[in-house]
Amino acid sequence: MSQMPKIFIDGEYGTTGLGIRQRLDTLPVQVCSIPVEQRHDMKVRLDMMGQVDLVVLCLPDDASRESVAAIQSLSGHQPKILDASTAFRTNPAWVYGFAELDPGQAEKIKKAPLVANPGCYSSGAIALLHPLVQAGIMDQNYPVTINAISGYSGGGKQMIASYEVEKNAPPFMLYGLSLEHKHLPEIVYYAGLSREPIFVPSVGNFAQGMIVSIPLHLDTLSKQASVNDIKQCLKQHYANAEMVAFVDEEAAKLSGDKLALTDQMELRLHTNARQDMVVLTATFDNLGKGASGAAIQNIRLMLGV
Ligand SMILES: NC(=O)C1=CN([C@@H]2O[C@H](COP(=O)(O)OP(=O)(O)OC[C@H]3O[C@@H](n4cnc5c(N)ncnc54)[C@H](OP(=O)(O)O)[C@@H]3O)[C@@H](O)[C@H]2O)C=CC1
Ligand SMILES: CC(=O)N[C@@H](CCC(=O)OP(=O)(O)O)C(=O)O
Repeated sequence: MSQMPKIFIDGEYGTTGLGIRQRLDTLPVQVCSIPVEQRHDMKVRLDMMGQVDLVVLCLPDDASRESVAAIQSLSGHQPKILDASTAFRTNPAWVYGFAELDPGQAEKIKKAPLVANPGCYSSGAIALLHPLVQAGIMDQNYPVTINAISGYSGGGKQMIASYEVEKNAPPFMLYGLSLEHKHLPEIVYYAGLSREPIFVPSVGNFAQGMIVSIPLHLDTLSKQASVNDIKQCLKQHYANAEMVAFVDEEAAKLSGDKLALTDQMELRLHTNARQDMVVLTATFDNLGKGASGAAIQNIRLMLGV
């Protein structure tokens, strides 16, 4: 009989679920599946959830909450849960699944029964902001602005269909213009900010990839930090990270799909000749380090594989 840990992906047939399913092929785990036509049947799903070591939820927020409540009502064995939705990311009972946040974060993920996988934009924003706030280079109440572009797979099956099947989506679109995007609470919380950033996401006519960028005037930062101080801070924070790297070369151009189909995230600093302003960028795949790639990193930690 197999001793491999068992996983069930609730939402296996969606965009994030499929990405996780494909990546699991290379890991020593047993994936337990249900037929696609039963994907909405809670009785069938719950029966499977009671038999596995880890349930990965790749569902809309409300469906995730429903699955978590159902799992927690199981009287016997309780599987660990990794949730890909926004539902639990700032809930104190859940550990935030961004292993590079701090030196102890991976260990917390290893031990946690409940882990929330970060949002795609949030991963890039937190990767850039958290080390600067922690080092005191950026005040907690700094008026941060975040601009970002995502490939259309970030909008799941529905948005993919509007670009690839219906072909009625715009080539480029700003959205979230009510300035209340669902990722803001986790960005504020895990970046360590006390003031909500202005966040303007956008989507373009390419399937996968993402750039999150943050402009800063250096004379508005605390401690009169220099370009080199910011570089050193980010370089040191990610010196031993497996999936996040500070790349110490300035790029005059950066393509949205640069790291598509990878699970890596690259952080860069771009400055002018006077070195009095910078734009920080995080480049990655919204479905890689922004979703399924990060989920695999968390699954490996949670199951010790
Ligand atoms: N796409 C991305 O880049 C990222 C997505 N996420 C998050 O991951 C989660 C999944 O997103 P994504 O994969 O993009 O979405 P998709 O729409 O591509 O897939 C969602 C899947 O969940 C199923 N589903 C929906 N409602 C229920 C329900 N009530 N019960 C059971 N199954 C249900 C859908 O079934 P059906 O086929 O019937 O619609 C579909 O298979 C979301 O919370 C999303 O915000 C996180 C990071 C990045
Ligand atoms: C292009 C696009 O629509 N992107 C999605 C974010 C995808 C994502 O990260 O969703 P989670 O918060 O569930 O992780 C959006 O802005 O709502």
